[in-house]
Amino acid sequence: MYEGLLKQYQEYLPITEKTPQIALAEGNTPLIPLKNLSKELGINLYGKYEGLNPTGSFKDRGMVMAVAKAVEDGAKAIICASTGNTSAAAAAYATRAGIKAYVVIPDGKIAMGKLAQAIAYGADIISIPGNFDEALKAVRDIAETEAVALVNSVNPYRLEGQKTAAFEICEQLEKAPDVLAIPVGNAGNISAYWKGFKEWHEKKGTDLPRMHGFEAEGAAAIVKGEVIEEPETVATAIRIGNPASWKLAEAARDESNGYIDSVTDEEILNAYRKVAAQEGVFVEPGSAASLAGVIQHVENGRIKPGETVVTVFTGNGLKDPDTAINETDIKINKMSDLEDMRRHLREG
Ligand SMILES: Cc1ncc(COP(=O)(O)O)c(/C=C/C(=O)C(=O)O)c1O
Repeated sequence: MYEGLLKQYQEYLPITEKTPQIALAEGNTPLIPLKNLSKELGINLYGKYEGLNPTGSFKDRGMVMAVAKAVEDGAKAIICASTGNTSAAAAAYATRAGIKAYVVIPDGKIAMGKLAQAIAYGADIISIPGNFDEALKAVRDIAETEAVALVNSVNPYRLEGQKTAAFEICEQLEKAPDVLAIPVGNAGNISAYWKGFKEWHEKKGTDLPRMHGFEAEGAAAIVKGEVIEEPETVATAIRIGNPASWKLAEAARDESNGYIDSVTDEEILNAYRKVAAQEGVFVEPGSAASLAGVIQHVENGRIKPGETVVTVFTGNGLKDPDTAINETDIKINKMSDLEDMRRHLREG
């Protein structure tokens, strides 16, 4: 039976005989061939559906490693700032490990599905009037002086856990893709994937993909080369104006001859609707930034016809039901009554 990442990739992770084997069967997520979008875009496109992790986002990969190492080091509590998914994963794995989770979130800018999880898993939660970047500063200050382990992606164990997604993609494709497309918020995930692809290249001889990262236009610090003081985007997961792994992300872009570009909210919502309506895959808006970027890069030639592209869907669409209901043009009760539905069916 598949147990989880600490077991599955033990030899590639910083695991000692003292590391507790915590697990929620995280990882092992599907790589879904996107046949309709592949035809439309003229590429060989797959979606790495990280929304099927136990708490519904890729964060579980890094959190299982970071929490296990925190417990190994004697921590009785962990702390994080979050736009939502980090807090859900931190709370779940803290519970799994029998320790406390403390979470700081930006007031009013968190999708309800994520907040519901952190509450249900039993985290102690504080929301601050500022944005994610201010929340991250606050928890870093606290972790400096208090007996609590910081588990944001500045914690290297997070990137160790998250690199396993690159291993899985190479195993599933039986090669590395030409392009890996990924949303960029705090920039830990693009950095972790690149680390994973390089390790698999050294250990298994696979090629190295180009890394194509995508920020939301209203939060595009790396693209603009400056901190965005007031980041704004419908994709609240990546509403981050001062990425903690900025330099690592630029290294991933440059070493892989890739790109870090931005996508507008309109491009994000278009991709969000397309992948659900055309492929039956429901992702949260922040996750659709990667597909929005693939569409943009096919149009401007940065992705070539026929290339094999993996686009990372970092979170499940169920996390943020409000956007689905308010932003898609599929209105409920489009038909007036059951007779009307019967008529539609007859008319085909
Ligand atoms: C669905 C989803 N997609 C992409 C990202 C960006 O990843 P990074 O570039 O590694 O930050 C996030 C990040 C969320 C948080 O940072 C948090 O939860 O605090 C996310 O939840």
